[in-house]
Amino acid sequence: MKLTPLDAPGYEKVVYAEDEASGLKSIIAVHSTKLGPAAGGCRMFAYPDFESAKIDALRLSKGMTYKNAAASLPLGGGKSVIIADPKTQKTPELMQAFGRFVESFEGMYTTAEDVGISVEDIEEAAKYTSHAAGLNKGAFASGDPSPVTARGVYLSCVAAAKHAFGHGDLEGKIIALQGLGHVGMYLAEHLHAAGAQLIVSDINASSVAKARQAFSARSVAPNDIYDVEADIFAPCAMGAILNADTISRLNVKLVCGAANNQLADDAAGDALMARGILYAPDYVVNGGGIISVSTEILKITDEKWVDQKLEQLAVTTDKILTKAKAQNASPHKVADQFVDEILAQ
Ligand SMILES: NC(=O)C1=CN([C@@H]2O[C@H](COP(=O)(O)OP(=O)(O)OC[C@H]3O[C@@H](n4cnc5c(N)ncnc54)[C@H](O)[C@@H]3O)[C@@H](O)[C@H]2O)C=CC1
Ligand SMILES: O=C(O)CCC(=O)C(=O)O
Repeated sequence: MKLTPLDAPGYEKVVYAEDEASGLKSIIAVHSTKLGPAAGGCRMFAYPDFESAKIDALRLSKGMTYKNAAASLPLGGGKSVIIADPKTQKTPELMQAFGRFVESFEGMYTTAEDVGISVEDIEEAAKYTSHAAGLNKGAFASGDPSPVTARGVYLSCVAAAKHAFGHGDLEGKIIALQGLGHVGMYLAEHLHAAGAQLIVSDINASSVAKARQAFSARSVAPNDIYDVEADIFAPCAMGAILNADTISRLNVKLVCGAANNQLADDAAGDALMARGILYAPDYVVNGGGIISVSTEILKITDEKWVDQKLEQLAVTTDKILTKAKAQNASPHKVADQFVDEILAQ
């Protein structure tokens, strides 16, 4: 395997790996180990080129520093990407090679699931590294983090709804949900159980059919989800979907979802505020996944720990939105400030 260090100012270690035998092309980005060894999932995606994969790895890695700090976890921020189509290019050999790549970081980075990567894939990688979490087997195995992520997003959505609507009751609220994958489908279940009406979109027709049947959801074409009239928009697919174009089309009062890096840039957070749309910062509300895998990394035995941490996410969401209102500031900036203060200590 050929390992090439990449130049990335502000990051502790970024390496590109290429393994001819398995076809692995992967980047591991460790943004910060200030609060502890870095942890964050692995994304497999058919990136159009190397540069877009590198940008994604860097953005996701920094996001994990902020997410882990916001959730008060003794973990730093890291993330990895594999440049490949998960539907056609994933093999056990490729995941094993990825495991060897993770092991080369000697514990500085622990991997887990993200888009395009399942528990089974991580178990394949774990044959070659002891720094993989979100496994189904083992003394502290935490399994698929997605249901926990969804629960945290749901609790935070209730907290954020109090700010947007004056109460946290989601009964009758219309929620536009983008992405019915591992997290989105579980979130749909929570929202439906709370009495919300769902409008869903996904590029995968069978997921849409499932949500229509299970949750009496209405569905729209992927690009139309930004135009529907709803109370809440819940992005649960890919990042950078909140930009000048999509924000101008949104017809909601609150954005709260699981997707990482929802804001295309800083200006997007301000644009949401200017339109009177409350933004529940992504890395605060979607901390449930890392909380779940942390039980494995940190060897947590207290059964109440995850529930308490998830409740704390909702409290943090509430605190940030309260402060943002008091300061007339964008919630994403208040959240960044909150984490920057933790990192500075
Ligand atoms: N799995 C987890 O525990 C966590 C996931 N996240 C983030 O949440 C998001 C979703 O993650 P997962 O559910 O694990 O991924 P996933 O890959 O299982 O689901 C993503 C879904 O989005 C759909 N999708 C892709 N492009 C779309 C588009 N343009 N319009 C509508 N749907 C589209 C896909 O078909 C798929 O159903 C990602 O941004 C991920 O980074 C964040 C924290 C933890
Ligand atoms: O959910 C996971 O598998 C670990 C955390 C992570 O990668 C994330 O929150 O994006």
